[in-house]
Amino acid sequence: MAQFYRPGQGPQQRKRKAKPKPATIAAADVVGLDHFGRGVVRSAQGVKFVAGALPGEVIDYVESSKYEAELLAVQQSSPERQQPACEFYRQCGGCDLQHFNVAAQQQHKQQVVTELLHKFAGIDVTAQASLWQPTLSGSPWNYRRRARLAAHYDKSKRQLTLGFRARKSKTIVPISECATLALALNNLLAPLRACLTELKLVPFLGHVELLETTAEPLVVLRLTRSLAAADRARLVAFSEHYKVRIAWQDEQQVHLLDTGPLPQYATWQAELQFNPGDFLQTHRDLAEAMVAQALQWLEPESGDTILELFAGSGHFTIPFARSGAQVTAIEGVPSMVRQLQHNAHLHGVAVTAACSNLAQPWAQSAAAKLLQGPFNKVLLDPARAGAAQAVQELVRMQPAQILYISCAPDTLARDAATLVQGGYHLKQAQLVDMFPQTHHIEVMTLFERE
Ligand SMILES: C[S@@+](CC[C@H](N)C(=O)[O-])C[C@H]1O[C@@H](n2cnc3c(N)ncnc32)[C@H](O)[C@@H]1O
Repeated sequence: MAQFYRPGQGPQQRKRKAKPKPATIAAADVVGLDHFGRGVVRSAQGVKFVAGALPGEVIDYVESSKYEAELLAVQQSSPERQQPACEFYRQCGGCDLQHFNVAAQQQHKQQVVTELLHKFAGIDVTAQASLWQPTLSGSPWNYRRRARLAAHYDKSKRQLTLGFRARKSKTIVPISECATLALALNNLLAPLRACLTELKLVPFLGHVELLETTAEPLVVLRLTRSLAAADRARLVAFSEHYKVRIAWQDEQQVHLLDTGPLPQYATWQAELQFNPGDFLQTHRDLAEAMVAQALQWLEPESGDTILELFAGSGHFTIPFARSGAQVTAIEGVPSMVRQLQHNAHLHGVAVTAACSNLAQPWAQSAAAKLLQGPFNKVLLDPARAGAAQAVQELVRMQPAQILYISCAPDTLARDAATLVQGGYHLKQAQLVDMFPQTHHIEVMTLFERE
């Protein structure tokens, strides 16, 4: 008789072991906060990181992986705990520290940088009382001047979901209000979703970017098809009614629907043009304040030769060049280098700008000659990956001062170790509260040659 295979019935098939139930732990002490803003618990099973828990609290949790656990209940809460302001906070992956008051968030972030600099670079920040400057802070709410919303269209329900990704998931949490988004952008969320739902091209909408500029807000739609006439008319009517500008972006480029000039952002005592898609500092109050602080620390003047690395479209470059210093700016994205040069032209300042991948050895770079200097001051503002190669090159070059602006304290600490070994010491540090309500950290550090 013919035999048919049925899974699990073969003679050699081993019986699957039942998965052990995740352990639930009651009344555990939270002993710290890690640099992702998760509470740290030590138990017989080892260290566990628990999102939502705060130091000093007593909690119940259930293990979710080898190192992580889910918070079940707070039995004894921290005096620093506060009610999250946003109704989407529990699901949305945008913020992760709304339950911690802002002063405590800042204190924690400064502590994280202090510990990492000590552990990886041997810098004892606490030994010099005046080293930390008071935190540069702005509004803790409605501060974000850019946001990327994920979009998904359900054809059967004819429903557009517009929102942020959930924590550790691709699921989109529909958002009708965001407590950290600039008000002008927040007010657009509901009407924009209604307008986009009506578009013929809505199934081809990838994501939506909202940007606050010095004039009207800008909405950028990522589309996988070209914009049709009927949709264009709908969007034009929306832009006129809500006083916003609209652009759409395909694989190649961004197309503004109107024929006006490029949008602008504010830097210190200047407004600069940018292409939608270019990097913009997140906090609407702090972008300019950070440039003012950099000017105060490096005191650029005529006679200075300044090297700026990771320069973007000129946020620091133009104010520095306006001081009379000779500035050489390097950036890795060609369109941003062109925009920086154009911004320098619009402001009547001479800047030498070049495109180069700063992660490569500089001798191999197309900008090798420019990078030879000499430079007496350096400002660098890398992405989260840090600037391992660049700091090695700087140590060889020995400029008198290096201002390193970082959005990732772990790579800053790694690079600070190279600077210390290369004969530099940390002169000043300042936390910039660029991302309130989240664990993300921005910090300015000034190094000087011994
Ligand atoms: C944190 S942003 C700072 C931009 C600018 N300083 C500002 O304030 O607007 C980092 C910049 O580094 C550039 N970048 C990232 N990796 C790079 C690399 N390997 N080489 C050169 N530039 C890079 C990015 O394109 C981005 O413009």
